[in-house]
Amino acid sequence: MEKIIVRGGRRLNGTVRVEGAKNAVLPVIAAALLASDGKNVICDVPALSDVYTINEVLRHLNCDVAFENGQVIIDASKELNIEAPFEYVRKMRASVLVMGPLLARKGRARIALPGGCAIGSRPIDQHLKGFEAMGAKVKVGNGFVEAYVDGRLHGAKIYLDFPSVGATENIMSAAVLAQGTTVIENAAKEPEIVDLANFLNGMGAKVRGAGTGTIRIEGVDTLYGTQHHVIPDRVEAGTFMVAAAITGGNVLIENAVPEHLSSITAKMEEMGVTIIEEEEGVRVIGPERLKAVDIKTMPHPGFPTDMQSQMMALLLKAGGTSMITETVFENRFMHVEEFRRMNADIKIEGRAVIMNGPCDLQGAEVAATDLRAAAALILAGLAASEGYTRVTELKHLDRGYVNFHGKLAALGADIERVSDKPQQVQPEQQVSDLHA
Ligand SMILES: CC(=O)N[C@H]1[C@@H](OP(=O)(O)OP(=O)(O)OC[C@H]2O[C@@H](n3ccc(=O)[nH]c3=O)[C@H](O)[C@@H]2O)O[C@H](CO)[C@@H](O)[C@@H]1O
Ligand SMILES: C=C(OP(=O)(O)O)C(=O)O
Repeated sequence: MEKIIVRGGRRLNGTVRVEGAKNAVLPVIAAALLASDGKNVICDVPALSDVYTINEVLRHLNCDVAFENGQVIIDASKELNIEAPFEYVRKMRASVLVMGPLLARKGRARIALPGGCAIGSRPIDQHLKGFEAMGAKVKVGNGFVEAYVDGRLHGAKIYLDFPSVGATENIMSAAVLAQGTTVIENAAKEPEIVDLANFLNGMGAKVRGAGTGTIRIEGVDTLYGTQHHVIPDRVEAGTFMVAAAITGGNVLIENAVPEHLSSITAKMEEMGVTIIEEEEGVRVIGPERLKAVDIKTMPHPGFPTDMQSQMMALLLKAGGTSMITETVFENRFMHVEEFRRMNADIKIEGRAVIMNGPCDLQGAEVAATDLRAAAALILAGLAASEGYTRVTELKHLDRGYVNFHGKLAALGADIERVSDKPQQVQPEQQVSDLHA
């Protein structure tokens, strides 16, 4: 078994560079299925296990995919298969994002039902509602969801009940090859939606309004391969912002985009953290004493749920009572029990968590329950006053962070990753081998 062992007490100092965003690259790679002519070259791709998984899904669908030096090159010009089996969807729910592109290009898609995960039930009804509005028939049975259309999808007006990121991406990626114009209302506004729209437009699509609540897509007949640079990962950036703040350190987070981080910056400033925009990125300087604040997770531009557990680690060190309310996912508090093992004064009340700080965090054996929980437990370990924190279930961490322990060690953290079974492999292989 692999674990990360961390001992607290060191202030972090120096510079760390964030990678391309996981949540941007996954829909972009899925949408590369739309190019029937030419190759797509996706740049600034992080070596994450989720990227290896989506690449495998595309290979299974009969694309040629190469991943080298941070570039994924995809040739989707051959006849495509239409089925994404459970072995991929089980590993990564974002596999469902191939459904829109397949339906648009092949008129048919069959995807294993994603089911729930550690953070909630996560249905895909809004994705399917969008496909149906565009003329698709949808059938669910035997653990699969199948959608098919006679001829071509047609444009439609689609109102999302909730601004779902995945539904907005899947519907956008279906609508680009539909006949006529599609309008998505109450669309998600996350920066990753804008990145996907830019990629689709690079392939020859006509998408307008991404980043606002109304997205208009005029269908075209064919899409072509293009080159695309993935946006920097705002959640990885936010995670290192917390690492700097929780240790009272001074860290420059290179490549971070300040406009993508406004809600995180605002809350951290309220807590007494100094945040300075510099040319290369964002500098974070932790104070001697952190102040308690309340946080509510919301769709963008609200506070991101993907930073909820990391901010919880930070609030455990703040003086006073803080509350975090989770409104995006129904059950994203599995890490609370693990924090309690580290001597946190913390309790769950319905959809909120209440903390009384500053807590004297102590090292303990803890298990990651999802990828952000993994990062949060390591962050708490950096701030523990005594003992070693040993974090297991690192398969979650590897979905979303490249060399997290190495980057923290370079900033001065006392941290190492150990394995019962030493492996003689390159870093990129190491991630994929974990999921072989
Ligand atoms: C790969 C990726 O980009 N993942 C991100 C994406 O996930 P994902 O795209 O799955 O998140 P959504 O925005 O779709 O989900 C938000 C909420 O809407 C619900 N819902 C969603 C779709 C649907 O058809 N019906 C429905 O009820 C979900 O159960 C959840 O409670 O956005 C989330 C919200 O910012 C982030 O936490 C994830 O990191
Ligand atoms: C929940 C997350 O990702 P996913 O939707 O891929 O599970 C995340 O990135 O925090």
